[in-house]
Amino acid sequence: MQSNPLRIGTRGSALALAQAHETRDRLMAAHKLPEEAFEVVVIKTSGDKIQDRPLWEVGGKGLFTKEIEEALLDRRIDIAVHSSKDMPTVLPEGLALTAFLPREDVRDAFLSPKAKTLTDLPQGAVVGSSSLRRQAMIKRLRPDIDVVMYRGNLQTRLRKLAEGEVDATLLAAAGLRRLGLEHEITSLLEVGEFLPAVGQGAITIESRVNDTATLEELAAIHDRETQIRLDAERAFLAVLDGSCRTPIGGLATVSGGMVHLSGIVLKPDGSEAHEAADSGPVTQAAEVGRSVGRMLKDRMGPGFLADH
Ligand SMILES: NCc1[nH]cc(CCC(=O)O)c1CC(=O)O
Repeated sequence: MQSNPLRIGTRGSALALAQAHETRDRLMAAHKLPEEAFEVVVIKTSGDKIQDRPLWEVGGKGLFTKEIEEALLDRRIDIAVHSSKDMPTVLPEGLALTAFLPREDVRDAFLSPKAKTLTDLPQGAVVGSSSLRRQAMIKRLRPDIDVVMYRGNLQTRLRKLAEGEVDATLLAAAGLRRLGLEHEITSLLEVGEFLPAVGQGAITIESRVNDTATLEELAAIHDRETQIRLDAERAFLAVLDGSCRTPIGGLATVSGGMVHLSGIVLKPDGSEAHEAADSGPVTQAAEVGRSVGRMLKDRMGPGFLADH
């Protein structure tokens, strides 16, 4: 059997811990194991030390995974729990995303004490967000809005909003739900006009590809439909991924044995956007993703990514 206890690696943020605990609870239920069969190991990552600059400026997604992946490869932990959204498209040799939990709400949430929706915000309102995608999508819908840098943990962001430092902010509905902060949501942005980030709302588990005992244990909590959607979305992202400085949105859905993917790339100021979509059988999910990625690459033309 498995190394006992099963060591679950996670970052120390409130959201990361909630996700690690959800994973542990699902494993406990699926295998009828007591809490003592698991150990949650908190790992500090380079990304956790950076509070004042947007992620894309300091080196992107890998910053939150490097130390955790080292712990996996050194066998100090057996599995790592992550937000799929934060995972780079290329993982270290020997590691893979070996399970996905059933996906939560994929939508972005609008939070504001001043307006019910993005559209209702007054002319020239200030919205806090450090996500390039959200910034570009907001500017596309509302060029008059001033989007300002906004990092820090969730509690800090909610406090800044309450204190009036910004008029509104956007956060993933899934993260707020997992933290029991759903009541903070003013309204939800529908995916038709505001495509989420690739992987948004999906918890994934990374582990060693040759650790069969762990893979067997994970199979009991794995959600196949989420995997198909993420296969399509991540293959799409991999085609476009040249830089984490490009605002990209993408969402796959599954129905009747088919996977459908919609994708968008935007200029950071929202002045230009290209959209594409494709479908195919669920067995071809990654190919559907690549197809949409290639379509967008063609539509963007060579200058699109280079001139900002
Ligand atoms: N980049 C931070 C991050 N990574 C995952 C989530 C939310 C949870 C999820 O999307 O699964 C968040 C916060 C946010 O975007 O509001």
